Amino acid sequence: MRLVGLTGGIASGKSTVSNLFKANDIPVVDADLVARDVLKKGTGGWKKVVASFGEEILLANGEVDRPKLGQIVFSDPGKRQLLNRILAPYISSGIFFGILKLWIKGSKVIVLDIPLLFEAKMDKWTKPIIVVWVDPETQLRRLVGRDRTSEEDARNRINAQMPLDIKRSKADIVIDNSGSLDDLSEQFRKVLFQVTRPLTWTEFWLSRQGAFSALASVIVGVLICRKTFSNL
Ligand SMILES: CC(C)(COP(=O)(O)OP(=O)(O)OC[C@H]1O[C@@H](n2cnc3c(N)ncnc32)[C@H](O)[C@@H]1O)[C@@H](O)C(=O)NCCC(=O)NCCS
Ligand SMILES: Nc1ncnc2c1ncn2[C@@H]1O[C@H](COP(=O)(O)OP(=O)(O)OP(=O)(O)O)[C@@H](O)[C@H]1O
Repeated sequence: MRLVGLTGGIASGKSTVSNLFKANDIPVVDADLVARDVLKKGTGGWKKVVASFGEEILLANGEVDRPKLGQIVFSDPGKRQLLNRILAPYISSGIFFGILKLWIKGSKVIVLDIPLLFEAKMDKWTKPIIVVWVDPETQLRRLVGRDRTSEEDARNRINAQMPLDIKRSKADIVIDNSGSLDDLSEQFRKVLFQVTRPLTWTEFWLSRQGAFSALASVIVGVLICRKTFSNL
């Protein structure tokens, strides 16, 4: 099994690239979706977050008011660290179960779309690591355009993450998404080719097919030994 890391900065285009992978039948585990699930009303994550941040972060229906919590944590590094500390174990387990489900289905290549891949030190589990890079002006413009937020709020969100240039220096593959969607598709074709190359032996043994082959070999080996020794 090959676990491909997909990361980048906020609004650099990770979801856009994720969608291209899905359109090419490569499954994606989306950490932002996992993070949403673990903050749903009544879950363990929700209870801990409400206990730490107070009921004023809730909507009338009891769900977390995400824009409000976002404003609090993206303008206060201490509160952001607190939220990260509370949710990190739930998010990691959610990602793990996402991978497990796909492993059981027999997926050989799985993309992990994790915005905080480096910050959360999950990069050691993924190879290759793709960083979707974008120039700072385009990133700010796209973030403000997509989230209809103020420039100040957008800058706070950008500054809450490891600088994109540092992420780029840690990448195995860089996608420069500063251009058009056509430019992105063109780069993506080459990335898809790299990512879907035949599995290495280690990746094969980690896949469901590899694990079953190993198990079958052990069973056959044991049967042969038993037969050989019973004939002595
Ligand atoms: C603060 C929350 C409620 C704001 O929700 P909102 O719907 O406005 O944003 P959304 O979840 O769609 O995130 C948008 C982007 O913000 C960035 N981001 C999210 N959380 C963080 C964080 N803790 N630190 C830095 N950047 C973050 C990511 O690039 C993400 O793609 C939410 O982002 C959250 O629960 N964050 C903590 C969980 C987390 O770490 N998520 C990232 C998954 S690795
Ligand atoms: N090459 C492009 N040209 C024009 N717009 C783009 C391009 N790539 C992405 N966008 C737009 O930029 C915005 C941000 O892209 P996207 O949502 O994919 O980023 P993201 O990295 O997943 O963000 P987040 O970190 O918030 O999850 C979206 O509105 C998207 O449609």
